[in-house]
Amino acid sequence: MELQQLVNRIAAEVTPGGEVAGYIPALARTDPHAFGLAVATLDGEVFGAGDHLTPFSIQSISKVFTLALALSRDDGVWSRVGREPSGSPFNSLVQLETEQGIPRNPFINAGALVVTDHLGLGAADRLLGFLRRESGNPALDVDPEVAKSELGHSDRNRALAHFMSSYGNMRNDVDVVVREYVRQCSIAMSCADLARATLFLARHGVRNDGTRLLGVSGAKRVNAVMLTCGTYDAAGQFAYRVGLPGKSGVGGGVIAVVPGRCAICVWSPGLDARGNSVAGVDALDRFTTLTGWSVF
Ligand SMILES: NC(=O)CC[C@H](N)C(=O)O
Repeated sequence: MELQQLVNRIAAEVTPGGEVAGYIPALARTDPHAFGLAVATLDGEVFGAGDHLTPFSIQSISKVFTLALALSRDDGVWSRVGREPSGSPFNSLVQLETEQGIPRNPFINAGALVVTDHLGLGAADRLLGFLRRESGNPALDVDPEVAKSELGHSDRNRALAHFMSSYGNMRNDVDVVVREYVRQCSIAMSCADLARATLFLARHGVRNDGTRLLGVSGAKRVNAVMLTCGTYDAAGQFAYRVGLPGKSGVGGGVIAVVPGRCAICVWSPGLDARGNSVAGVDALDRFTTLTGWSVF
């Protein structure tokens, strides 16, 4: 089946469901019935269906790109954050106390705050520059309404950052790190933008302009951590159903990587209890079942 027919079929078959994230007020106003799907192939061609050109809040999908940017400089971040699944909610504090302020992995909030701190001042601008180049969309930006709303409801993230600071695992001022982190999460992108921006992970580290962001091992590692930790305490279920490295965000987006073939982004704002898009995971399950494209 042609990819265009395939994405059309999946978009026609899935039913958006679940609850829109309510803890960030600006996100709570998103249409729960929206659905978009885009597949970008290695040559940069994009096959899209539904609301694949509608920008949405990337939220925790940003964590993949900040990790890749940190690893493109050096491996030092791994002394400050682990790479084991947490089995806990994405914003949980509990493991930090028994694990000396070292978060389990870079894709839960605590871990992503450490990665942002590691990137240092200007982390969000660096991320924006990278995403504009890779997506080919120079107009990409932070959604100021989401950023303001999220910053006004960031007690939990501040608590995580202060707690890690008490263990010596924050270099910059906590308020500055939380502000940078919130800006990263508040970037608005469409499925088409995100699928193109994720292609470097399908191309074993090579950016859309042919230069390398990561070595082959670096790209393998980011993909591996996505598979084991990208959907928080549902990572096992996601691997079981989809069989691909994937990363979700509470804006309802999910990206997935088929190494050597394509990058996929699906968006539907209705979430399950673990904060993953219900129709998004369903669409990816159908995609790998219909194509047979998985890492297994
Ligand atoms: N899972 C997510 O997408 C969470 C990101 C959100 N910005 C938060 O910090 O809570």
